Amino acid sequence: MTTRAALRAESLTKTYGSGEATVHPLRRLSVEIPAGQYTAIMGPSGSGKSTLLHVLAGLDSADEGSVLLSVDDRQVELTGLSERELTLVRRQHIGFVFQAYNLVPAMTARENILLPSSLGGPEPERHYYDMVIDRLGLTDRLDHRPFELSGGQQQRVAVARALVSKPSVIFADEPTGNLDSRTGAEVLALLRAAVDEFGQTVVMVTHDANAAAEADRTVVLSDGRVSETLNHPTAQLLAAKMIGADH
Ligand SMILES: Nc1ncnc2c1ncn2[C@@H]1O[C@H](COP(=O)(O)OP(=O)(O)OP(=O)(O)O)[C@@H](O)[C@H]1O
Repeated sequence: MTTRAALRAESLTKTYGSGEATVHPLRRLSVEIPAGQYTAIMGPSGSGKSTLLHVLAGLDSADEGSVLLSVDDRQVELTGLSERELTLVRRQHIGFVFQAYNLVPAMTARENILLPSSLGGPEPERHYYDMVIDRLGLTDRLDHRPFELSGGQQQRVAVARALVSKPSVIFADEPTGNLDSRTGAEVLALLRAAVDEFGQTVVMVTHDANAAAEADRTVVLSDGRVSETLNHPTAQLLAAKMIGADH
C-alpha cells in the first residue's frame, strides 16, 4: 500500500540568535506526514516541536529547506510565500487546535466555528457541518459564548472549527494541556475520530505519552532532528523514551 504524503518537509533549518547565544531549533530536519493518518510529535523540552509545527503549518518560516503541502492533486510549496499568501493557504487548507482554545470571547460557539469561512475560507458543506456538530455533542451549545462553556466544551468548539471546512491538515498543539484527564481523553478521541470517520490528517504536538499513543505514528525529535519514527507505539514505550531522552 502506498500512502500519499499530506505534507513533506525537507532539510528544514532554523536558527535563532548569534554567537554563543545561537539556538538551532531545526537542524536539517526532514519529515513526511502521511495523508489520512494521525501523527504525534514528541520530544524533550526545547527539541524543536513547536517550531516544527509552526513551520509545517505556515505560521512561521524556516531559514532553509522546503515544506510541500498537498492540496487536492496539487503540491503547494510554503517556503517563499509572502505573509499574505501564507494567510490564504492557512485559511483555505489548514485547521488548528491550540492548547488555549483560541476562541473569540465575544462570539457564540456557532460564530467561532464559522469564523474561518466568514473570513473567506471554504464554506462548510451543510450535511458535514451538521454531522460534525452532532458528533461533537455541540448541538445545544451553539448559541453559547466561550465563557458559558466548560474547558472541554470550548476545546470541542475549537475541534469543530478545525474540522468543518475539511482542511488538508489539522494541527493540534498540546490540545489536552489545559484539560483534566477525562475531558482530555474525550478530545483525543475526537481527533482520532476525525481521522477514522472523516478521513482527516492530524498532526499533534504533545508531551503526553498517553495522548501520543492514540496516534498512528509518533515522530520523536531530539535536538532539532527526527531521532525516530514509531508506528503504533505503546504509551509505556513512549514514556520510557521520553524519560531516557530527558537524561
Ligand atoms: N522566537 C524565539 N527566539 C529565540 N529562541 C527561540 C524562539 N522560539 C524558540 N526558540 C528556542 O528554540 C528551541 C526550540 O524551541 P521549541 O519551542 O520549538 O521547542 P519544544 O520542543 O516545542 O519545547 P517545549 O516542549 O518546551 O514547548 C528552544 O531552545 C527555544 O528556546
